[in-house]
Amino acid sequence: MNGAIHVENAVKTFKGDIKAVRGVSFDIAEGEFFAFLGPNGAGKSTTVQLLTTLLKPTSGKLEVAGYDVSKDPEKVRLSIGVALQETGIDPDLKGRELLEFQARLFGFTKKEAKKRADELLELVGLTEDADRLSGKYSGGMRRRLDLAMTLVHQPKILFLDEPTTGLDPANRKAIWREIKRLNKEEGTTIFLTTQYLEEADQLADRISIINKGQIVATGTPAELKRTLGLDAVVLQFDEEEDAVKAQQAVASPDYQTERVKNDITILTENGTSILADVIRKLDEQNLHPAQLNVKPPSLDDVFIQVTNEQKEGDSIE
Ligand SMILES: Nc1ncnc2c1ncn2[C@@H]1O[C@H](COP(=O)(O)OP(=O)(O)OP(=O)(O)O)[C@@H](O)[C@H]1O
Repeated sequence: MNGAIHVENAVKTFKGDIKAVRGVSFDIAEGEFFAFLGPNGAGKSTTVQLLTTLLKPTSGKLEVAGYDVSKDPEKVRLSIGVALQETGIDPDLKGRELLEFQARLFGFTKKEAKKRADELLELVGLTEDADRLSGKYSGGMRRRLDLAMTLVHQPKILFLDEPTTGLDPANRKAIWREIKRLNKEEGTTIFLTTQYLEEADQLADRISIINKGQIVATGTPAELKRTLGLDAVVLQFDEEEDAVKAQQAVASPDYQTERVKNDITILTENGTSILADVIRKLDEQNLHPAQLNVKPPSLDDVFIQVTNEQKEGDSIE
């Protein structure tokens, strides 16, 4: 058993010819932290469900931990931990009971199950609340319990489908710390889907962006920002009239300028390299911005660019 994932031309078509996943291919190495980003309805959850054997692919080859999801679904299930968007926690059981029950399902003896439950409660910071009914837990506590449940059998690969949606910043950071630790210290391969770009930026070794069932960009967060994002040079004027004149003064075929009221934004590959020229042009017209900033691209810019502009079938690798 290994902790890698191999996907080749995966297709999932639902009844009514709904093409949720349209020929997706990617490889995830053992121990890698991989994030899958995409707007609503892009095909993230469907891909997770294919990889976790909850759905059957229409076509394509999907291997998880060295096992084919169609031929060896049982072996795949034993190799993975899955935390889906909806937690399936029974509200009438206590946190500790749920973990012990889960451990028994995986073949632990009563004594082993108790020990494992204690370890996991400690790990996710729920020791003090272990004997409360899980139905009375807060959203953040339920997510932590759900994460602990997925870890009972020490899976090599962890699938986390939007694990922090709806959590407050403190709880979100607590989950981040835990999954980061699992990845770094235990070498667990992580497949994370998220709508929070900051989450992917902070945690992932590599990101794929999916849009309309197809992967439109793949790379490390830094690579994506470097190759797809543009610097923004922002000039702010006290008077709108000056901003109008400034936009004409700095106009160039080399870059794009936009004006919103008193602010001009210049989008360019390398903001600092055009600064001297921009200031000289403004000086010649006796125009002086109140503020001038160069902003490097963010993952948000990349995301918006590839999900809005990427034509179907194009792929940036
Ligand atoms: N069981 C199903 N039957 C029919 N269509 C489905 C089914 N599940 C998903 N779809 C459709 O497949 C497409 C992809 O959905 P999916 O849930 O994979 O997107 P997602 O990227 O996870 O979105 P979100 O961020 O909103 O969770 C959508 O058009 C969705 O309506």
